Formats: sequence, C-alpha cells, structure tokens
Amino acid sequence: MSDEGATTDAWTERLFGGFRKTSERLTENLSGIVGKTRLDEGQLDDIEDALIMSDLGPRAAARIRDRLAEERFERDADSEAIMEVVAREIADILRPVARPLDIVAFPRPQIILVIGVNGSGKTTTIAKLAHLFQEQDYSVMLAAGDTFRAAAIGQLAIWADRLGVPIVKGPEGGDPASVVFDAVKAATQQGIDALIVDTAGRLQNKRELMDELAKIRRVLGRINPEAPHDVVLVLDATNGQNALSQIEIFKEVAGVSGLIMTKLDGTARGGVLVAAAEQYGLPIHAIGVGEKIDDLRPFSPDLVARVIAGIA
Ligand SMILES: Nc1nc2c(ncn2[C@@H]2O[C@H](COP(=O)(O)OP(=O)(O)OP(=O)(O)O)[C@@H](O)[C@H]2O)c(=O)[nH]1
Repeated sequence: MSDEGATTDAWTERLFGGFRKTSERLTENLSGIVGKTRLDEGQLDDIEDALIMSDLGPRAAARIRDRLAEERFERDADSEAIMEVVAREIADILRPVARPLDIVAFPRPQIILVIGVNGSGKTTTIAKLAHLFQEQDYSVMLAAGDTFRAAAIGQLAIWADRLGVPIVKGPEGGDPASVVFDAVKAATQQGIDALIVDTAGRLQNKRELMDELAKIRRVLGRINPEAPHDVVLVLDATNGQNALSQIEIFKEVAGVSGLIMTKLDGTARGGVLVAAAEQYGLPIHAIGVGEKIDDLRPFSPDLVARVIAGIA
C-alpha cells in the first residue's frame, strides 16, 4: 500500500486541500518571525509557542525548536526558510510511524479490530479500509461487532452491500463476542484475507467497554492465539488534543497496535497528527482527508510534512 501510482496527483491535491487550514494556521502563527542567520532565544520561544498553538504538541514543538536553534541559515531566516526546517523535522517525526496496514497473517484471515468513539468516523473508515484492501486484491469480510446500536449495524451493512463484501452481524443488543466468533468461522471457511471488526465506542462506560473488548479478545485468542492481529484506533483530528487523550484511554482499555486519523480535511488542527506521532510512537496506518471512499490512504511522511508546512 502506498500513495504512489496513478492516483498520486489526485491524492496529493486532496492532501493539500485537506491540510490547507492547518498549514494556514501554522503559517499565520509563524508570520512576522524573521531572524538573522541564527534565530535568537526570543524568536525560538515564539516559534515554539506557534507550533504548540498549531496543535503539534509540546514535545514535537520542543524538538523542532532544537533543530531550528542548531540551524545556520544562509540568508536571513524568513518564514519560508523556517518552514523548510519545520517540514524536515516533521518528516523525521512522521517517518518511523507511517506504516501501512499490511495483510500478512498466516493462517488467514488477518483479524483487524477497529476501535474508537462513536462519531470518530469509525464506520466509514472500516469501509474505506475494506476498499483499500480490495484495491490490492485481498478478499474482505466485515463483522458488525457494535451491537449496541441498530443504526451502527445497519450502516455497516449498507457499506458491505456497496462494496460487495460479506458481512456477519447479530441482533441489536446481542453478544459482540459471538458475532466475532461467527465471523472468524465464516471468514476461515471462505478463505477471506482480511476480517475487519467494528466494535462499540462507548467511552462513557469504560468498564463495560473494557469487558466487552476483553471478551472479544478472549474469544479470538481461543480460535487463533495471534488474533486480533491488529487493534486499530480511529481518531477524529477535529478533536485536537482530545484525540490524544483518547489514545491514552483506549491503550488502557483495549491495547492499541496502530492509529488511523480521520477528518484531517476542513480542520486547522491537523498538527495533532504530528503530536500523536511524537508522543506515542504508534504506527499511523492511514489518514482520512474526506468523505469519499478513496479519501483514506497510507501516507508519505515527507509529502505530508511539506503539506502541513504549506510548502508546495
Ligand atoms: N470530512 C471528513 N468526514 C469524514 C471523514 N471520515 C469520516 N467522515 C464523516 O464523519 C461522519 C461520521 O462517520 P461515521 O463513520 O458514521 O462515524 P462512526 O465513528 O462510525 O460513528 P457512529 O456510526 O456514530 O459510531 C460521517 O458523516 C463521515 O462521512 C474524513 O476523513 N473527512
């Protein structure tokens, strides 16, 4: 999975469109800072503040500050020259975590639990992931493990229908672990490559959610000790710093093996992607920059860094 190939231009355009508000905010926050060949302490402080105000988080901001402090600019340090350095450091932060979700499980299926609060874009992200796998010629099955709400089951079923992939679901209020058990059995019988499991996202009742996810894990573990192969947390970038606290909570409740960040379009808070990368170091499998089915993809850290910094 990569963002290269025939769709690169369209995707790059969407990335730039999606991150526009973020890069504008960053540029705005950094405007007016013009230094000599070396930035002084006051200017470095201002830049650090600007980066924090742009949601990059204190750790990434400090790291970028350090890099800028070491930098000897050839000419005076205008915002463009500063942004080049910012982009380089952001790329260094994103590079170790930008990791596509590869289908490698043997025996199949690879079982991917998708977790996250309601409204984070979980259901559509599952559909987009399924689409991404289909593009790579993998067979996909969905499991409607969020049995708490009939609407969640219905919505997932509509996506399954549109994508032409099988779905296993149970009754509203049914036992999610039993849905997952049935799904694994069906996926194994049908030789499915990737089984994507939707789960409930009720953070209001942490205990219940924890028990529910633990039970799903237990059932899966009995069928295949390696399962679930992935526990992917879906985060809504528009939640800014709240998205980061969700990582803390879900790490504790469910164990998280990787992240997908959605709704990076139309928000000025895209810097939170960098904050998440620096603070947690969890793989970031893909990013979402729109509502269309192919608006979710793995990303090139260098390109996204330049997009965030607003450098064409
Ligand atoms: N702009 C934008 N909208 C998105 C993105 N991803 C999802 N959405 C939209 O966000 C809304 C919520 O998405 P859902 O997939 O229904 O979210 P959910 O977490 O499953 O929420 P529940 O179904 O309520 O549990 C939908 O209108 C999606 O189209 C994205 O990357 N960008």
